[in-house]
Amino acid sequence: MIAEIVLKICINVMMEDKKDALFSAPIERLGDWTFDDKVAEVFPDMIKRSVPGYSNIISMIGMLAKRFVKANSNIYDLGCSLGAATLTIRRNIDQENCRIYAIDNSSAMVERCQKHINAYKASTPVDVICADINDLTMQNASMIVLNFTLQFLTPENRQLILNKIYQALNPNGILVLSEKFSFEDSTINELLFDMHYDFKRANGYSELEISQKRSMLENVMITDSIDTHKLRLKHAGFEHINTWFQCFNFGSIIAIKK
Ligand SMILES: C[S@@+](CC[C@H](N)C(=O)[O-])C[C@H]1O[C@@H](n2cnc3c(N)ncnc32)[C@H](O)[C@@H]1O
Ligand SMILES: O=C(O)C(=O)C[C@]1(C(=O)O)C=C[C@@H](O)C=C1
Repeated sequence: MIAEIVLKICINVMMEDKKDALFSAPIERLGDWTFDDKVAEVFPDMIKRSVPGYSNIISMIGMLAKRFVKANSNIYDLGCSLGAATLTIRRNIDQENCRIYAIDNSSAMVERCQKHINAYKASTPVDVICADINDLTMQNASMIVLNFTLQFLTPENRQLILNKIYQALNPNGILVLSEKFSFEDSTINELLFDMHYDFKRANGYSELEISQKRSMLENVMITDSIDTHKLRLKHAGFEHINTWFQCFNFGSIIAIKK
């Protein structure tokens, strides 16, 4: 119990939230969004203030790990950023002979992620790898996490990686797929996107910050509907698929292999 509290304090200190003010002043030429050093530096604050339910999803990935991770298997955290999902998985599992692979193609993220992982001792080894998840070979997996990562892949690569994930999972293995969603019903779409902007305003972001970030993300983050995600997962082979969390236009789907 005491060890757990100390661990939580350490994690908060390590993941100390430097305030995101990256887009608070006008930027003359807004380029496309990248996960560069500046973004990596403020990422814990940015993602918590930008994604409704992010902290809940991270905690609950830990709960899912406790239930689904099996001894002698691999866990993959695809697009791991600073390793929040990896850390919660590692804290929640005690099965023998498991290995977590935390993969991201941003060197700024991977360098920081490795430091966070090194900061705590735990029995499950973690390999932090700087790589494109499209090029990855995965195998013998009991759990795979795509926590707000698939939306940054090209639409063509989305089906390909889900196919690979299904093949890499063992029977009763789980994929956790969290995404920003779009909605076919335009009234609902507008409402939930507006509610998300209200959420950002309530978390201290200005109209300028919201609009500059939105235009930077426009070409690189393409959202799909929940139905499109479910269809892709079905196409990949998943037998059990359901949304388990949603807040406005953000949410998470679980897909389980029979
Ligand atoms: C929104 S962040 C993910 C947040 C993280 N999963 C978490 O739970 O805190 C998206 C991440 O995906 C990474 N990414 C995007 N495309 C990628 C690719 N093709 N291969 C590897 N990583 C990728 C980005 O560098 C970024 O760190
Ligand atoms: O749509 C937004 O405003 C977002 O900030 C979304 C989002 C995401 O879902 O990944 C985009 C980039 C940042 O990594 C954090 C959050």
